[in-house]
Amino acid sequence: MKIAVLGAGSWGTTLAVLLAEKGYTVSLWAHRSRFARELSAKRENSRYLPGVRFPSSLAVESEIRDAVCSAAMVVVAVPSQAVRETMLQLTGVDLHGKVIVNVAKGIELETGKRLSQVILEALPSLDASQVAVLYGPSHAEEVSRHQPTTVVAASSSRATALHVQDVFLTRMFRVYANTDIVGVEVAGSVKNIIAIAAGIADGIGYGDNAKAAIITRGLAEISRLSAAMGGDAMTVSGLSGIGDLVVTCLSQHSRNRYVGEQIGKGRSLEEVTGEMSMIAEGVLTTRAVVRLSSRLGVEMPITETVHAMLFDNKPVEEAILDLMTREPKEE
Ligand SMILES: NC(=O)C1=CN([C@@H]2O[C@H](COP(=O)(O)OP(=O)(O)OC[C@H]3O[C@@H](n4cnc5c(N)ncnc54)[C@H](OP(=O)(O)O)[C@@H]3O)[C@@H](O)[C@H]2O)C=CC1
Ligand SMILES: O=C(CO)COP(=O)(O)O
Repeated sequence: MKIAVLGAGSWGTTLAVLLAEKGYTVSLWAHRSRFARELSAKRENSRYLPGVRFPSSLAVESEIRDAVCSAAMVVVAVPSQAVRETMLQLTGVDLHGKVIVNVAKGIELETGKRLSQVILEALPSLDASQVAVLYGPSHAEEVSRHQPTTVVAASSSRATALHVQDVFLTRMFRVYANTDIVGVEVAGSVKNIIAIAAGIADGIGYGDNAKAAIITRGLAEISRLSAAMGGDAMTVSGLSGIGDLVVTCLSQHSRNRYVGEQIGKGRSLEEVTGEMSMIAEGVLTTRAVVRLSSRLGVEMPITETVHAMLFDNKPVEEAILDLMTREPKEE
């Protein structure tokens, strides 16, 4: 079976290598042809995943349609705000029988939509049963070094979720299946906002109590939004919920936590993101989710506080004091 992986950043490259090592024929598409040539020549992605060699069954493509045409599965690993434009490049390609697996985590800024909705909208010939996501606590730096990792394959079709589980499963990459694609996508996207909050607490120098509070009350926000969008209440206690929330709030690898940490140290968002080569999805997802939650009438105080610090230049200590001194609540 041939699999196309769209997006040659750290996660796309990691999954392409994992699938190639498992014996599939893999086409890894990089959107810049010069970079594609560099990857092909070096047989390594020294910019995004240094030290990981490409197996011989992995080929690098600069033409997206060549990568996808004979593939039975298409893994979408571009930044979330680029998912629609990437899918539109496949207009006219015969997608019959192909399964699309999105691994990008985010909410589309312009529409407030989940990425599986964006994919189905951009490619109307697809049926929902052809679309899945693969989410969960999985930093590329660890997966690519064969460290134990657990993730969840979710699709509204149980057969598709099980198929994706089977394709990705390895001895060190354990994949669970789930049919609640809504809950999985909401949790896996919003956790990046909460990780920015956790990073801010690190940057200021707050301790473990603050971190536990952010994770726990962050999970409450994720649960409320997920319920309002039709997600199953159980999903937040799974890998895409508490699992990914914990890893992203605690990990030294997390780009979202890092952005927060720098903001907590008093740097500006522009300065921090301007010097990063990798994507921190939580920044634009904060904007998208503040709009979405206000439209749906869902209370998300941590998310709103992150938004005020990132985009309204609200001083960090003042924002946290306002968050802590809100009206007392029942748990
Ligand atoms: N890294 C990880 O551990 C994990 C990441 N994810 C998710 O996977 C997604 C991708 O992240 P990741 O690989 O880490 O990101 P990186 O920042 O490592 O790389 C992003 C990649 O996307 C490419 N890119 C940027 N814009 C476009 C575009 N318009 N069309 C096509 N490609 C584009 C970049 O190419 P260039 O720089 O040449 O422009 C680069 O290759 C994100 O949503 C992330 O949240 C999920 C789980 C784990
Ligand atoms: O989603 C991730 C781990 O599961 C990656 O998180 P960061 O983008 O914050 O590094």
